[in-house]
Amino acid sequence: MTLDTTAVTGTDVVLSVRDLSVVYDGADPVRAVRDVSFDLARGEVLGIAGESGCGKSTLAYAITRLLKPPGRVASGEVVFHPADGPPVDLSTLHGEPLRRFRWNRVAMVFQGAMNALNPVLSVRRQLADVFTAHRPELRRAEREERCRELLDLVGIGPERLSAYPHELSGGMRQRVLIAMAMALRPDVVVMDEPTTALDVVVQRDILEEIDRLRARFGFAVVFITHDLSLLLEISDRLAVMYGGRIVEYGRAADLHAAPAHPYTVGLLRSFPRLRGERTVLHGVPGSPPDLSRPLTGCAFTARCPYVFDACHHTDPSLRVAGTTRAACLHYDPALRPDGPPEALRAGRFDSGPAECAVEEAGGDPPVDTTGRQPRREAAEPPQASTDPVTAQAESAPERDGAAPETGPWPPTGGGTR
Ligand SMILES: Nc1ncnc2c1ncn2[C@@H]1O[C@H](COP(=O)(O)OP(=O)(O)OP(=O)(O)O)[C@@H](O)[C@H]1O
Repeated sequence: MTLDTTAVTGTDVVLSVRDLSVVYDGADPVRAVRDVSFDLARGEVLGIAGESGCGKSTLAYAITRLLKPPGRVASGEVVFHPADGPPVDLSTLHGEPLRRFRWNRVAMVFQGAMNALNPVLSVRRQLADVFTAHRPELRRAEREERCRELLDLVGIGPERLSAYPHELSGGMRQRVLIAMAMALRPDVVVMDEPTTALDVVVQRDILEEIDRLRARFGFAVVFITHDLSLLLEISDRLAVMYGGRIVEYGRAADLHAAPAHPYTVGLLRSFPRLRGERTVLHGVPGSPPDLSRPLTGCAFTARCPYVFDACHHTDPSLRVAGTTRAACLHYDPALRPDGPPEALRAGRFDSGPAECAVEEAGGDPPVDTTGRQPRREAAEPPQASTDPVTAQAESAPERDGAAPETGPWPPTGGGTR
């Protein structure tokens, strides 16, 4: 069990996740999420960062109850705290109550709008379906009015209501998905790589749109991406995942100014700075662990320049590490009475990595700095569903059970910033 150091104190919590573990069953079960705990405060943006295969999407599917076999929640709980009623343990919801919960309370925006939208239904029909499924009392004219309002919210003109997804740009499709997520005024919106496939200008517009909507409606956001620099900009707090666990957690500003975990240090120097001087970017040499193999000790051992004996046999829990919380034995006073090494404290990651790009603030996006690996496309086109929430989830990229891709890190492809 992890230390409960990710709890938000003195704040109004809307979602609490405790010791959540998810396994994909199979000949070699994959422990994709391991003992994850965090609180989401009402109205905040919690960023979840980490390279491909570290369990981000699995966590998103688990907290929205969209995980499908062979994935299953092996232990832990996710509790929703409505502003106006008793807490709801999500594992107790099934059937109609679960269907109602989704999108009324927690909505999802998945990556890859072309997969998530139904290609054979117009935008009008897909937006209206949300209301038909969840607000059946609305009359046809009221539904039409709500659909127009929704598109207007995300800056799309009403003439697009009759369009089909292939007639819209990638940015517009993603806006339609965001509009759908807003439809029932949820308390929480989980966004899994919502802007990854978009060019940098469209990405920025959409992030601004999300922020504007959040300020207006007050929902909390769990924003998942491999792109740490983007998260530093938009998040109130950040959780960095590695090997299925949260390895660092704290306020985004603290994590930026004084990262504690060696992986966060490595990750930070892999991304271009948003503003300021040109910087030389480095990768973190090595590959993430194979989560279908038993892990003894810290999952980052093989790539960590600060590894010491205990790391090979003790899997660290989150503990206070300066201004953040880090799952690193260097912050265990019993093992390291003098604290972490000076180089780690100074934010260095000295293991002779290769340079991979130089970036100038405000200049062109750099090449290959993101750690993103290509996502598997859904094998089948999405099917129409009576519940658009389920339809979107079902048409989200399939999880294929393949072992994580390995290779030098960051790998090539997908960088947008
Ligand atoms: N359906 C599945 N069956 C078996 N293993 C799976 C399945 N889906 C994902 N996994 C494994 O679970 C682990 C976590 O994957 P997940 O997709 O959650 O990571 P991620 O951080 O979101 O990566 P990405 O950014 O590439 O989506 C990986 O080892 C992956 O191979």
